[in-house]
Order: sequence, then structure tokens, then C-alpha cells
Amino acid sequence: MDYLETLFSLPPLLYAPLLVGSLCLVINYLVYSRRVAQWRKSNIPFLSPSFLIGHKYFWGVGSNSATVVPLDRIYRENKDKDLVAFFVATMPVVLLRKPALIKQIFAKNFDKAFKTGFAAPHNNKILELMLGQSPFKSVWKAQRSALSPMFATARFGGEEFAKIRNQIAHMSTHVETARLQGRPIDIKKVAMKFVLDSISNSFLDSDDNSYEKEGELFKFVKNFVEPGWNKLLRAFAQMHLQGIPALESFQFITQNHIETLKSLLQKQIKQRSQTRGIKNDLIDLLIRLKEQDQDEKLDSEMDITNEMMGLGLSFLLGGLCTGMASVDSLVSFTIHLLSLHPEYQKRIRQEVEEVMEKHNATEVTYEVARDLHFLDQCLRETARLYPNTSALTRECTEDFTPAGTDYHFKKGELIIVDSYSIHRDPEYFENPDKFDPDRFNPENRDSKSVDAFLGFGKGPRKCPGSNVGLLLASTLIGSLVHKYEVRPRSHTKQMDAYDFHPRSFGIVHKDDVLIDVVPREVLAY
Ligand code: HEM
Repeated sequence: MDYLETLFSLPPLLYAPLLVGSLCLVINYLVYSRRVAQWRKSNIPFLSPSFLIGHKYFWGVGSNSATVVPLDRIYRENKDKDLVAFFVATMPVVLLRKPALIKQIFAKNFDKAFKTGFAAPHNNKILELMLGQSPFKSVWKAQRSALSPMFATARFGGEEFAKIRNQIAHMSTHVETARLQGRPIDIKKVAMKFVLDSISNSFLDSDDNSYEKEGELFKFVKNFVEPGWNKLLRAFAQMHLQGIPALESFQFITQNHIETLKSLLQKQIKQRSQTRGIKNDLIDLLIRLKEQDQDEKLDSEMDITNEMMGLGLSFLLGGLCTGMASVDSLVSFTIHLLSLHPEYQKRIRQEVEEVMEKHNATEVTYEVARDLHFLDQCLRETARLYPNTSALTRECTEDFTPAGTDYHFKKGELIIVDSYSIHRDPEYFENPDKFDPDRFNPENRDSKSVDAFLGFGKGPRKCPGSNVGLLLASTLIGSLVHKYEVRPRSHTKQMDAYDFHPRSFGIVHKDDVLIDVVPREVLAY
């Protein structure tokens, strides 16, 4: 009692923080002890949390280590376990370690854990209609099926490929100019411009050339994908603090993002309605949706329903922004690895020559790009060494026990999979740190490594745009390596987890990857 009297005799400015702090400690203790008791009862092995701050390995995340560094340590230190639970600050997560268990939960038990950890809160009428964010399975399914024509590589065949060729021409001019001026080439920037312009030319009918001028869309996407504290905290809050109304506007996707894309879609829809052309792209898809929607009263061409916004955002944020970020990372890591391995560049160059001859082509066409099998192996091997995200996530939507196990998963449990560590586990990939594209030769693959490869995800939610991404990456790298030998300027040894950006959930390099190019005619001498 004396203590309390002394405390309340202090000025409120002094005792209020003390009271709030103590309350946080009590809540924190209750959160930890309740979850630990649940894990114990559910037979899920766990690592005891340090008071208030969860697992200590995560302390440096954001300032000096990427999320994958602590995840990798936990993965390696728990070799004997199928799964292990722990806290990231106050967020409880269960890390799945074994490919068989991952397959079971991500594919066979999909109905019971279909949500991703980034699902939108139920009251956000637009985000909950998005493919990657919807907490409703029916919406996710409808969006995936509506967008499936956008993810088919066949739509790039014929005339459509001319748009990609056009982008290759812009890219070649940019690279050649830098070479002649003796400047290094920032491969991430080159890839970003190529992929963004290719996707927006083909799906939005834009005619952007970002090498010449960085337009509105380029600036928007760059800002959306660029890592930073703000985004790291927003992503963490979205995964962790759902259900706290005051924090629900603190989402990874902000109202500002939604408004910007809404006006972009409105502009494109208006233009298309006036020209009445049919392009079978995203804008046509949205116009068809608008025409089908009898219930919605749309007064003018500028009106746009929530369904249209959901579908548009699913593609623009899920496909254009994150898809583009995945492809440009894949391209820059592949070029980084190839710059350290001229012998593989030579094989790609030979392959491009042979396949061009087979298709009677003088450049990388749609048919050539699809036939570059060794280059495809190089891309998959890069996605193994540098998967695009540090964690695949799922949230349990009901209680369940995967068949053949006695692990009980409770509704609301957040499951994560650290593809980076599994991909570098010698149990599944021999000599795992070595860049060896031949391990993806179909003859060398075994079921163990097939199950353990998670570069494009697993189960019904796996990446729908991977083939489009691989096609764009093959076209860019095939064209570049056919013409030049690529040499490292900034990174002369293979990057590891300490080279990754500490404030990104994705696996991206923290420093620019700078290269030099030498024309093949010079190499011949
Ligand atoms: C080639 C580089 C790419 C890589 C490495 C990649 C990787 C991934 C991964 C790992 C996931 C999560 C899957 C899971 O949780 O199981 C994903 C999801 C997704 N990706 Fe990709 N991706 C790439 C390119 C693209 C492109 C070009 C697009 C769009 C054109 C795209 C659209 C999407 C969408 C919409 C989802 C969410 C699917 C869902 O929630 O059902 N991706 N991607």
C-alpha cells in the first residue's frame, strides 16, 4: 500500500508511463504463457521466449540482419524436429521444417489453412476482395479463376510478343549507351524497367518507356516495393495486430495506394470505352465485369465497383508490383551468379544460338524464349539459392491435426516456412551453397528435391504468375548474354544472407548489383 501511495504522490507524467509499462508487462506475460501452454498441449515443440521481446535472434532484424538470418539459425539449431514454435516479439509463429509436413498442410489440408499471414481484416471492403489478401476462400478462388487468362504465357505469343521485343530494344539501347560511356550497369534497375514496362504494355496497354522517362506508374511501383522501416512495421502490424480497430488503418497497402490505382484504372477504362477496341487485357476484363454487374448502379464511365477494384488491385499490387519485384530480383541474382560463372554464360550463349537456328530466328522470340531449357535451369537454381521471400505464410482457419502426426494446430495459428533454409539443407540438395544449374536438369531430379523446392510456393496458392515471370526473365537474360559477357563490378563473391536487405520481408540484395558488359565480338579475339 505504501508503494502505491508513494507512486500516486508522484506527478502523473511520471507514474502514468510506469503504470502503462507494468500493464504491458502483465499482458505480455499472459500472452506468452497462454500460447506456450497451448503449444505444450498440442505437442508442438517450442523455444521459450525472452521476456517482452520474443526470441532473441530477431533483435537485429531491421537494422543489421534480414528476417531470414534468425529464421535460418532456428532452422539449423532444430535439426531433430519437424516443426518448432517461437515468438517474433509478441507474435507467435510455428516454423515448419520438413517438406512432407509442408506439402501436407499447404496442399492436402489447404481448406484448413488457406489464408496467408497477410490477410486483410474483415472490415476492409476493398482489400478483402484481393487475391493475395482476402480472408474468404470463395473470394480468393473467384479472383484466381477470373485472373487466370492474365497469367497464361500463351497470351504473349504471336503479335503480343512484339511489345516485349520493343522493351528488349529499349533495354539494349540503355545497356549499350552505358557500356560506351564506361558506366557500370545496375542490373536490378534494368530488370525492373524491363519487367514493369513489359507487364504494363501488355496488360494495361500503356506505352511507357521507363529507360527514357520514369513515369507515374514506375514511381508508384518503385515506392511500393522499396524496402524501409515504415513498410517492415506495416507488414508486421498487418500480420500481428489484426482485430485492434485503432491499428486497422495501419496496413501494408494504404488508402493512398488504393486511391492512386483507382484513378489509374478509371483513366484506362474511360480511354478503352471510348476507343471500343478489344485487347483481352486487364482493362477488358474489368469492363466485362462492369457490364455483367446488373445490381450495381454505375452512372458514368468513371464509376468503378468494389469487385472491379478488388480484381484490378489483385493484378496491379499482387501481379504488377510484387510479381515485378520477384522477377527483377530473380534476374539480378541470376546475372550476379552468371557473372561469377562465365562457363554457364557460354552454355547459355550456345543454347540461344542453337535454339534461334532451330526456330529460324535472329533474336529471342517467344518460341525461342520458351525453348531455352538450360537458361530455365539457371533461373530455377537461382530461385533455390535466393527465393523471393524469407517466409511463406499460412494462417489456420480451423483446428486440425495433419494425418499421420499428433501435432494439433489451433484456429488462428500462424504457420511459416523458411524456403531459404530448406533450399540450403544438404538433406535435400547436395552441396547446397553451390550454384549448379544442372541439378534442375530433369534427369538429375529426385522426389526429395522436387518436394523441397519452394521457389514458387506450394499447394493451390502457389504462384500463378511464375511462367510469365520465367518467360520475361529468359527473354531478358537470353538477349543480354547472347550479345555480351557479363562481368561483376560490385559483387565479386557469391552473396549470402548478410548481403540481403535488413528491412525487407522479401529476399533482396541491400546494395546495387553493378556489372560490366563485354561484347561477344571482343571476346572472340
Ligand atoms: C518469376 C518470379 C516469381 C517468383 C519467384 C514468384 C514467387 C511467388 C511466391 C513464392 C508466392 C507465394 C506462394 C505461396 O504462398 O505458396 C507467389 C504468389 C503470387 N504471385 Fe508470384 N512469383 C513470381 C512472379 C510473379 C508474376 C510475374 C506475377 C504476376 C504476373 C505473380 C503473381 C503472384 C500472385 C498473384 C500471387 C498470390 C497467389 C495467391 O495468393 O493465390 N508472381 N509468387
